[in-house]
Amino acid sequence: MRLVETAALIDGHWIAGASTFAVTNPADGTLIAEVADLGAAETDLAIAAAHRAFPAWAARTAKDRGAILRRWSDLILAQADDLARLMTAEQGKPLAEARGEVVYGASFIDWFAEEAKRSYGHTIPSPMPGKRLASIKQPVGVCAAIAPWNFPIAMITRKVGPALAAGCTVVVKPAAETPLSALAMARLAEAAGLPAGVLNIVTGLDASGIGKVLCADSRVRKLSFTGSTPVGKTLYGQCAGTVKKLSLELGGNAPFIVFDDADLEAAVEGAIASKYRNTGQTCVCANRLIVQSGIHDAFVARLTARVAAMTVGPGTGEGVTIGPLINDKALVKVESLVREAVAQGARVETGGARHDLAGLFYQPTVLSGATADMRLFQEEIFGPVAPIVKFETEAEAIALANATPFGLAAYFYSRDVGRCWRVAEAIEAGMVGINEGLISTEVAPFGGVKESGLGREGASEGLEEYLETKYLCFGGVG
Ligand SMILES: NC(=O)C1=CN([C@@H]2O[C@H](COP(=O)(O)OP(=O)(O)OC[C@H]3O[C@@H](n4cnc5c(N)ncnc54)[C@H](OP(=O)(O)O)[C@@H]3O)[C@@H](O)[C@H]2O)C=CC1
Ligand SMILES: O=C(O)CCCC(=O)O
Repeated sequence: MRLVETAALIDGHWIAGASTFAVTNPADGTLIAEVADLGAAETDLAIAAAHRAFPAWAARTAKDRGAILRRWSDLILAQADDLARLMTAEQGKPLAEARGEVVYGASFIDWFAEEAKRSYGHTIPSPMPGKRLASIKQPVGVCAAIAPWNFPIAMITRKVGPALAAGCTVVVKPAAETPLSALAMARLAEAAGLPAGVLNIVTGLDASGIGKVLCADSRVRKLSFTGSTPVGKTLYGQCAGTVKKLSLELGGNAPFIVFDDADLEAAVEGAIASKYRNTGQTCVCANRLIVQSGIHDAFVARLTARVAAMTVGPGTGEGVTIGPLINDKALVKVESLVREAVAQGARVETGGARHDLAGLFYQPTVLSGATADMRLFQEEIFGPVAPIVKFETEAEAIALANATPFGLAAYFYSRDVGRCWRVAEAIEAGMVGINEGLISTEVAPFGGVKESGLGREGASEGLEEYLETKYLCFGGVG
């Protein structure tokens, strides 16, 4: 099946558009494809299509919708190698990680196809004679999904899987850097038998214009966004006019605490997994390594040795674990954060500069002697850089961890069970990895507190986001 699709999908029609934009390979800057550059007018058409398709899709049984979704998931898995190659070409991540994401992405479709069958309401004992009370669950309606480039498949299926399973129809706006994975997924959805208009993909460079239409249109009843905190705040404001339901999965600033009583090898392993996955470009990446003084030097030495041995290169390269950053802006940001930190006294243990390879490659880096006033301690780095700060007491570690407006993921390593409970409860984050650096799975609720966002994705909570609860009061029952 042809997977490289460059037209957008609206109401079952593939729309080439009057103009196109270039999608390039971040590993070498080469042109991969020219993709349809659509805008506000086509977004309006996509909303209209989703609105027309909604009643019939919502009326189907969850089992029926689930059967189509499972066919979609099967097709994705059958094409996993080709999808992974396409993803690596446009996003840059190592091929093994891209393949892992395809499987992870499919898992949301599969899981919600099952879970929607359990959209239970309640019967409620009535406090008044003659009445019977109940609640039922119904799909919220047309949903909009705005997705980022760092997980070009999974961040779409984590929204579209539960939405479609619940009976909603969707308009997706993928990131401009990675539309090809989204369009390939739409091809497979079509092949799985998803009716026209149920899933629409609007590609385009005018993110702000497309976003404004999605937010202002009262037919769109929910918006789900994953991306930067400033854009999330803008969308939050723009949705006020139509009082939409909102899911916002925004930036993080994850602390990764290593206590003296941690298993050193496990902590280093967890830090590598959490920090350097996707070349440090995930919102749940460890952003600040906070290490107790007794284990500090051994941890720094062990982590540095492991990071210095990482292989940097194009994601298709043999043994590559660190690919390019997504674009020049990202590279410049990482460079300036490290430069500033070093000027303020941080020590480069390994890396600390662009890689010799031409293009968007940054050396995997470990910095010791970081302090809480450094910018890279306060902002999401989104690159392969691990700043380490030393601490003395548990209270100090918790205070450092919570000294941020963000609260997405947090991690800590300790073998004291009492401390594990205390710290897990005290940390202000939506997700906590305890002696574990990889926490994401379709069966668990993913999301943040504070300025990291609203709502949860994955798990039964993730389905609930696409359902309304309707209360039914039966009078005159006798
Ligand atoms: N939480 C997370 O997982 C992510 C966090 N980030 C953080 O954000 C930083 C910047 O990344 P960036 O790619 O610029 O993130 P953005 O928030 O700009 O992009 C995410 C998505 O939002 C779209 N978008 C951008 N502006 C608007 C708007 N005004 N209205 C509607 N949609 C909009 C983008 O479209 P388009 O691509 O066309 O601009 C893309 O689809 C990263 O360095 C990282 O710190 C980034 C990505 C994911
Ligand atoms: O960066 C993100 O937005 C999501 C991280 C991917 C995951 O772990 O699910």
